[in-house]
Amino acid sequence: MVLWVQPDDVPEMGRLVEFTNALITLMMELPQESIQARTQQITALSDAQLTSFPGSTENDDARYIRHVDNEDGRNGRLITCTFYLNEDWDAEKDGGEIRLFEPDQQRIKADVAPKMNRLVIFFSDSSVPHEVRRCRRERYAVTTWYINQEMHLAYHQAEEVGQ
Ligand SMILES: O=C(O)CCC(=O)C(=O)O
Ligand SMILES: [Fe+2]
Repeated sequence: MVLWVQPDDVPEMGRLVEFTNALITLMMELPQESIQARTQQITALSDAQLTSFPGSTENDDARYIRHVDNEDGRNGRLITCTFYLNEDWDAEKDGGEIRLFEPDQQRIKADVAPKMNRLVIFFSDSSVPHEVRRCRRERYAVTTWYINQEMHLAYHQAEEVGQ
């Protein structure tokens, strides 16, 4: 289940947005070109996406297959921030890790359990394919994207006229 909210409508989200903004500001000061190339394009923060996955051993809704958030580089998403809300998550028992792949889409870079208060930040482009492994317990997350607003709007307008 996915629910979009404007951070301003949910007062509790203010802290999270402040915190992620502070981290992104720090990232902007890092010397790595790969980071600067993305952060320099940021002009806005997206609405927040609240996502829940059901816990199930067979239902396909209980996982999210490997994908890239900004597959062809056109939708304006630059950096993905996912914050987890699952108390006492035990990945061995509950599954549900976010699995980050190398750009080759095959080699595994990291598996991260969706534990309460954990924030995972990664590039939205094809350098970070990822998936959500099967959840055996209901799993909640809040995801926001730092975006280039112009690209984001142009993309959605093009989508509306069927391009
Ligand atoms: O919930 C997660 O760990 C990641 C979700 C995700 O990949 C997405 O919404 O694009
Ligand atoms: Fe994703």
